[in-house]
Amino acid sequence: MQNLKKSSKEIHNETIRAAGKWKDGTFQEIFDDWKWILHYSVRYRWTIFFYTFLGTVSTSLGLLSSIAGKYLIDIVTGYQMNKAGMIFGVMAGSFAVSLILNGGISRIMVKLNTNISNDIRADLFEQILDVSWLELSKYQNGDMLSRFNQDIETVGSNAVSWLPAVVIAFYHFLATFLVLFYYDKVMAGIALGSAPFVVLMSQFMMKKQRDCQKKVREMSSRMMTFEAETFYNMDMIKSLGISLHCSTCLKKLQEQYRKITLDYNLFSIKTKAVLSVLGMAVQFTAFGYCLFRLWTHAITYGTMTLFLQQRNSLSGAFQNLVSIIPSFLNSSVSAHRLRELTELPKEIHSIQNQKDLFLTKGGLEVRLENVTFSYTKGKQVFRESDFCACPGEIVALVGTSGEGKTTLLRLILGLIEPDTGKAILKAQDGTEQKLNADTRVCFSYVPQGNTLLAGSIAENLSIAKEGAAREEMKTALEMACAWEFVKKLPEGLETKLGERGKGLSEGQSQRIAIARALLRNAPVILLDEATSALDEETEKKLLKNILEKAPEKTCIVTTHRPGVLRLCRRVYRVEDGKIAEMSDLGEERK
Ligand SMILES: Nc1ncnc2c1ncn2[C@@H]1O[C@H](COP(=O)(O)OP(=O)(O)OP(=O)(O)O)[C@@H](O)[C@H]1O
Repeated sequence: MQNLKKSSKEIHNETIRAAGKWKDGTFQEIFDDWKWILHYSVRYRWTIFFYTFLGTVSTSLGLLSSIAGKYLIDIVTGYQMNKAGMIFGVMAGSFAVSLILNGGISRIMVKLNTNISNDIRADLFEQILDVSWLELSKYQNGDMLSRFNQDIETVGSNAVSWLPAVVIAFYHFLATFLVLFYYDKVMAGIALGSAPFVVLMSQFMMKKQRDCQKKVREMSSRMMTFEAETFYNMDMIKSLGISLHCSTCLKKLQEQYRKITLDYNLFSIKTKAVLSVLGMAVQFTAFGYCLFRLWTHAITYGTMTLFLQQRNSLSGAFQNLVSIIPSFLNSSVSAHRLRELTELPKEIHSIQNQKDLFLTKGGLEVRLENVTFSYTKGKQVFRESDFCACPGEIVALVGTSGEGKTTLLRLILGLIEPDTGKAILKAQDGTEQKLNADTRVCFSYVPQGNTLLAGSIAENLSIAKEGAAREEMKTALEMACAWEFVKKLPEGLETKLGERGKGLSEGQSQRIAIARALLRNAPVILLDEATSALDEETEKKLLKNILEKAPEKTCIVTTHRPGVLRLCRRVYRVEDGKIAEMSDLGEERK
């Protein structure tokens, strides 16, 4: 009675523990992750089905070959001599067919892997481009790259292989078991001996493995972020003489990565050792049983060979089934990291066709009314502020560093949304449109920093206008005061640039970037410190060009240069959370 009570209590505790696993969300997470993976696999269901079919045929041929082997041994040891030719034919035939099948299986696998990885990559790329700017800015580039490469590869390969692997391993397991069962039921029972232990072990391994794999992935992201940042900032690293410090940092990260990987490896070794001991025990029992049956003349040498071979095969099939679990969990961890990106909030789009706004005659007015904005709760960058820039005007934004000039441009571009207030584009016919992702077609924006890409000057320009004629490029370069130096380059527009305009000076790169924006020919131009590396004369000439050659454009510039302010119709100072129009510009324009 006492025992009975104890065991029912144990059962109760077990149930609570199992429920806890569901409650802590691990299984639900794995389920959702795999649901996401499978919606990609489903696209190739017929190919996967065919692949699985070929796999089962190949497994059957292996079995057939083993059975033929039994008969061959029986023939050699003096039994059934009359079947020698047929048995040899079966063995040679199954070998040849297996060879061809395995080639086909490998080819289908590579095609499926590549297709699914490409599908995921393309989908994710498109979705990321539409994610809200603020949400995306929370992720490091290295982390993104790690997810985009390693995680997609992991998911891509397992999305195809997992289901066929389970079906083939299960089929292999069942077919082998049935062959053994046909010849000797006791032998089949012995061969299956280790199964319950293996199932128990795999349950225990599941959570631990998932946790380990999560840590490995996070660490890999951190390393990639560090490496990407180092390569990106090579000039700064060299000039500060901190190469040694960077190498030490990398070694520290590598050490952490090594520790996590080795911990996981130790755990795997321990679990594998337990499984091997179990396998060995079953192996010896099966061997003893076979010898006993042979000694009592209950079986032939051929049947004994078949038994031992099939026992190995059965345990192999079972191990295969169990070893699918780590890759299954690994994919779920990767899928989870990718799903996180797909679930990020998207940009806001408006239903109206923004192209109409782009084409309206007479230019566009940018207007912010009573706008309040904060990146983080309780830290307002702007409160109840107004701003206006009209066609034909150059409007300047001034203010000390960190007050919010770039943030104002982000609001105008619809990259971020005001918490309260109104941010609109207004056409000359009075049409108003709330600023959002779609109104961005109306802007030519030149951000801070070097934004040129690797490729020729012409390629850089044509990003803004596909198929732009050489003459259009020349006009844009002239307006940006860049044609003078571009025409002197030996290869002119075809001059190849490195990443971030490597090969040009900072000021030259800025002018190419401005020409690119002008080529887009949008109604509103936004220049964020885009002329900071130019001398004052060139800067003024450039702005005058815009005023003269594009009189309907609205131009908003952030600058610290008093000289430029003389060309501006209006100047706004961003200070203490307010955007205030300056009435007395005497001081600023000095
Ligand atoms: N992505 C962001 N998340 C949170 N806070 C931000 C973010 N970007 C900027 N900020 C904060 O918003 C404030 C305004 O930054 P902003 O870049 O607009 O200043 P700025 O006037 O353009 O400065 P600078 O003249 O140096 O370019 C700063 O206090 C900054 O720390």
